[in-house]
Amino acid sequence: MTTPSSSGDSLVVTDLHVEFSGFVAVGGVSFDAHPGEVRFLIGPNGAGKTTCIDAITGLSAATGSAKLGEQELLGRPVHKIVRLGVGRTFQTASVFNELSVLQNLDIAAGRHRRWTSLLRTRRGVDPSIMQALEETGLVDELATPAGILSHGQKQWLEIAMLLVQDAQVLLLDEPVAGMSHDERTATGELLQRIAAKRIVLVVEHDMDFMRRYATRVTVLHQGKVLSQGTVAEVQADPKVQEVYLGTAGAATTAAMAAVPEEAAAELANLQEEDSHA
Ligand SMILES: Nc1ncnc2c1ncn2[C@@H]1O[C@H](COP(=O)(O)OP(=O)(O)OP(=O)(O)O)[C@@H](O)[C@H]1O
Repeated sequence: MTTPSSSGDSLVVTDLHVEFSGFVAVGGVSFDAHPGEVRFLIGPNGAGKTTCIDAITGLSAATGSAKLGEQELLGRPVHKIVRLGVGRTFQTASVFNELSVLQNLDIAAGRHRRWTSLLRTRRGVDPSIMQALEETGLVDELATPAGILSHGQKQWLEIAMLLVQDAQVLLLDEPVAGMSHDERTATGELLQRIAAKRIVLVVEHDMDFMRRYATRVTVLHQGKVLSQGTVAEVQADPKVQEVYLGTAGAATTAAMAAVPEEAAAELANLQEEDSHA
């Protein structure tokens, strides 16, 4: 039988290895994530970030180990990993557009319900759903068809769906891609709130967002861990400056750490203009 994890468990990934027809997409990756932290997995395109999440959630066959508390996740079917309390979102929100926010959440919560509670919830909103709606700021959208939610709200609905499933580990693949500045801020604050009692692991390309909300970061490159630590440690790592942040080099990296995104972009432009002069 699969018992859900308890809320204090950590996720410990050790020597994770994924191959696609001989191509090593993830070649011995190790990292851990604890309740209370917003852990980031970053790296250039093709670094293996999504494949790590696919392996942890049972979508890609992998060797090594991914343990939630005492429970080994690798080798289990997807639905059993979900039952252990591991939930994920995808780069494209996978909600039922024609159904309301509440109906989407009802479906997400369905696996917990007996038929008697299903009858009860038709008359009122289940408390766990109300809590998820409040936590994600979607209370006023209860009856809104998911298809007409803003891009940000759809991502929050997906997170709410994981909350009603009582996920203890939330693996979020590029949650702020395409969001407005305000939506990104709201999402960062949401992740900090939900991470208080859970493990939140975020795959992201948005460096400004990562700097603002990461407790710790793992940088992947070509399927391996290039660097890990706090944002400051990772940004100061010459390997990261050289490989991940590209040719603009250390000066730009230091500037990016200290100034807002727009100014950093401007600085990078100036450096490029300089190099063409
Ligand atoms: N199903 C698959 N079959 C073959 N190769 C794959 C498969 N999935 C991923 N890959 C390859 O594995 C490598 C890692 O891909 P992955 O999607 O994990 O990278 P990523 O770091 O998430 O990149 P991005 O930031 O672009 O999403 C890439 O070279 C990709 O082409």
